[in-house]
Amino acid sequence: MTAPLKRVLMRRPGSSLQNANAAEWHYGPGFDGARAIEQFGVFADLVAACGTEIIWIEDSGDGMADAMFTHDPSLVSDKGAIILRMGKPGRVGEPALHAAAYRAAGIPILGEIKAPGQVEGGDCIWVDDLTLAVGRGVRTNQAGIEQLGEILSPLGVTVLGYDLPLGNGADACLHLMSVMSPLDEKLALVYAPMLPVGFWQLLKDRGYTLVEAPRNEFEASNGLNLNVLALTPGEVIMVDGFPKTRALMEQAGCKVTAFEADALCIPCEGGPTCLTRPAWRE
Ligand SMILES: NC(=[NH2+])NCCC[C@H](N)C(=O)O
Repeated sequence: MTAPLKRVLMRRPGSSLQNANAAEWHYGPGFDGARAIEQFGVFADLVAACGTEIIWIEDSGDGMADAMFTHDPSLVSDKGAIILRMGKPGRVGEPALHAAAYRAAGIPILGEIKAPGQVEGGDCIWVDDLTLAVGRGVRTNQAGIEQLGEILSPLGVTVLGYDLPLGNGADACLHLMSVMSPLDEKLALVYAPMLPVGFWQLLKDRGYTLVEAPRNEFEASNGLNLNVLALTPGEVIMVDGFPKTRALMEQAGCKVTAFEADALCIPCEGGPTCLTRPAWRE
């Protein structure tokens, strides 16, 4: 999850976000569609500046405001994409956008999560090439985790499920990736108090070093201080305004770039990792 990012699926927000009803989408008080779109532009430039090819999904005014969070509706394995099935009711139309984008880009589709299964990409973390940790919570259920295991076992991948806490309730977004971001090969930023214990033990067993994000910045950022995207091992993008979290990553050897996202990420509950669906890292 930290190897150089070569190809990524993204959706530039447009009228669907601009016209979103904040209460319906569970967006917080700082939500401002026009400013969010501007901030997204800065973020997309940072990704492109790294030499990453962006496969764009257009916002055609389909009303899918959350579709800019392309991390969630699909997952990509060495043998092709897996089309997921959303746990948030407003997002059920998004996996079809991804399936169409993969077909158009010539990326094979390996499998699909079907009802009653639910899996969101934000709940899936590759701990190594052959181990996928999946958070079981409001967005991802046991049936979905089992289907993912069946799709990935022919590739020699083991899928392990871990229970997530309820956090701020069923309407809020809490994924496994909300409490852990990979920064480098065996280095991760975590919010320790909310990590599933079994997952924490797995990371320790696999030799990970954990950088612990401070509680006050986690709370002040609605958890977005923790949502950090690695463009290449140890080179990461974060949301601006969380100096203690930044300093801890720098002390751990990371090169950190921050962008302003007070209108985009904090109210909409998704950060740099959520805004990208890596399709190829190498
Ligand atoms: N992978 C992520 N953390 N995605 C964040 C998605 C945020 C989006 N508003 C939702 O609630 O679904």
